[in-house]
Amino acid sequence: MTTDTEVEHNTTIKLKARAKINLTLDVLSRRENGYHDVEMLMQQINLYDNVTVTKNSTGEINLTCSDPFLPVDEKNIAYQAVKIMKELYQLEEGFDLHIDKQIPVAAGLAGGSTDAAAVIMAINQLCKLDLPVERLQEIGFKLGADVPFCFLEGCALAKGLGEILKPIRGFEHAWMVLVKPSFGVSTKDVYGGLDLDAIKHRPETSKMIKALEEQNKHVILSGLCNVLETVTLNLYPKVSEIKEKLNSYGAEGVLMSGSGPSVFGFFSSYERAKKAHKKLKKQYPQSYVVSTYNL
Ligand SMILES: C[C@](O)(CO)[C@H](O)COP(=O)(O)OP(=O)(O)OC[C@H]1O[C@@H](n2ccc(N)nc2=O)[C@H](O)[C@@H]1O
Ligand SMILES: Nc1ncnc2c1ncn2[C@@H]1O[C@H](COP(=O)(O)OP(=O)(O)OP(=O)(O)O)[C@@H](O)[C@H]1O
Repeated sequence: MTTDTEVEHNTTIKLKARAKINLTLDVLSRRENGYHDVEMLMQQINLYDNVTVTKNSTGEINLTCSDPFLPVDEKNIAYQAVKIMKELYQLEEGFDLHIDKQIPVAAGLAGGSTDAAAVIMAINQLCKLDLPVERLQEIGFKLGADVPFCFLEGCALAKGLGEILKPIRGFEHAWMVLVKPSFGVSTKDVYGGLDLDAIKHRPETSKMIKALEEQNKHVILSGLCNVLETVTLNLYPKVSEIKEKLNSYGAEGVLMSGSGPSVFGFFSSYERAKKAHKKLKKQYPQSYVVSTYNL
């Protein structure tokens, strides 16, 4: 995210808060508190919210958002990010935030998480706190499991609850059509609906990391795997329908992202993705042609 920072008069910072997809997602065990140990490959994509953070002297937190359906109070994770920074570092200044929302909501794309990471990063810079990225990730983790990844750029292996991160080589210059159906899903319900003993097909994470290292497209595309798919596909048959459509329009690898319901399909070229997008967009207005993002 750092390379996209735009600073104005030391009081305003504009950031591109990128979405992610999961190239693999494995769930290893359930903890007593209901959370799950995961092993997943997370990949940033060129779909982002524009987040603007301006320091004010009133001490207040003011949030505006282009999406009228999103809360602009404490229910918004970006608002929570400011609050936590103010409390932790006894900040007297306030912050005006604006989120130009481009990432679909409740989509499995870490839309809220990436906004929160952007805000924490902006405050670190505006208030000259000089905190290392590891500390920012630790703070972000208090807000959600996907937040620590959002401070990175590109691709990473995520373990633990998603907070133990190792940057790896990503899937480079890959074009996809990303489709978000009209409904959203609850991440909690999807994890809650997973029967760990019934998982039949798991990702081969090490094999995938090697394939990414070598940019072996064939192995990458055939290695896409998300164990949460079974739960979401069962709850929402529409997601399977989208997967089938993407396949029939020529996608070379299709997978649901995170807990869903967004689905992405990789295409061999921008032109081919565009062609499939033209057809899909008629039925699913929240469809996008995007590429993977790597440094
Ligand atoms: C599905 C993924 O998006 C994959 O990247 C993440 O694992 C979820 O990340 P997230 O939405 O940031 O998750 P949080 O906001 O921390 O948690 C939402 C809910 O997901 C479940 N959850 C989340 C992360 C995790 N490792 N195990 C879980 O069981 C919990 O029930 C929790 O109540
Ligand atoms: N800044 C925000 N952007 C999007 N959603 C937000 C935001 N703040 C709060 N929310 C709420 O959080 C819920 C989850 O939205 P979000 O878009 O973050 O889900 P997601 O993409 O599935 O996230 P993840 O992939 O991390 O599970 C929504 O119901 C929404 O109302």
